[in-house]
Amino acid sequence: MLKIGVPSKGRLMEQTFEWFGARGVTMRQSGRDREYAGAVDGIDGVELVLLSAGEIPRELAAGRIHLGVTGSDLVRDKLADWDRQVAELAQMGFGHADLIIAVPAAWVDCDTMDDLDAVAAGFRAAHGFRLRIATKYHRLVREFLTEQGVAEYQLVDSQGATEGTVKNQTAEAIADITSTGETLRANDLKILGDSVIHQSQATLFAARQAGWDVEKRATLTRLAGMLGVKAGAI
Ligand SMILES: Nc1ncnc2c1ncn2[C@@H]1O[C@H](COP(=O)(O)OP(=O)(O)OP(=O)(O)O)[C@@H](O)[C@H]1O
Ligand SMILES: O=P(O)(O)OC[C@H]1O[C@H](OP(=O)(O)OP(=O)(O)O)[C@H](O)[C@@H]1O
Repeated sequence: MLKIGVPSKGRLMEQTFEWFGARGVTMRQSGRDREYAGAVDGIDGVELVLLSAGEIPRELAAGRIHLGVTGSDLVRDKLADWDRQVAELAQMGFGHADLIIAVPAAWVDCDTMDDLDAVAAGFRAAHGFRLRIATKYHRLVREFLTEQGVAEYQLVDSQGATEGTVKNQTAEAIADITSTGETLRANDLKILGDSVIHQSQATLFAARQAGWDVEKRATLTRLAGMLGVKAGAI
């Protein structure tokens, strides 16, 4: 069976089901609402695996699923050299969110990455520790700050409610995803103008090292035909 991993809850799951359904591939939870087993109708040889969106990159890299739907941000952050491990088959047009850096709105002279660099450079001398940036996107944020030449900072791990860390005084700045901007505004934070690290959306990925035997390749070709995507990269 060709295994496809999709998010197990929320809007990402619903919109994924809709996207496949519109292309003749019907996905559904096979048991009760809370049961993480699924079924696929409309094509033979495909098995649905419902997983946490955050775990799908690792399952793809390990070859335990052949295809997977998750945010492009999560694949880039969780996998080193992500494009050697997975191939992007389709950008699905939902789940849009930008990974950005935000600082307190009260920092009136800090609006750009250069400004942040200047604040960070003086911060340690004034406070005795490096400026703290809270995030769960460690790889992407580190890479971006290195590219931008910002060195005087430390990352603080935050796996949720990241915007609250500034008010709670566990960080001075945050790097997180935003879509409407409401959470940032509610927490008196502003986006640095040139700090868009990644523009994410839900994406269909294929695992490069997942035991693609003749049978699974044939299933992939049929599925790709229904979905209107190119699977030649696999
Ligand atoms: N407010 C949002 N608007 C649009 N997309 C979002 C939003 N929040 C998160 N996403 C996207 O949804 C995906 C899943 O995010 P996240 O890992 O936070 O989900 P979750 O539901 O907490 O999943 P998990 O089961 O792993 O806890 C990410 O790719 C992210 O970019
Ligand atoms: O710009 P907005 O529309 O306000 O959306 C942004 C929020 O959505 C995400 O949180 P999520 O609800 O996934 O919870 P989390 O705190 O667990 O990440 C993200 O981490 C932001 O907090």
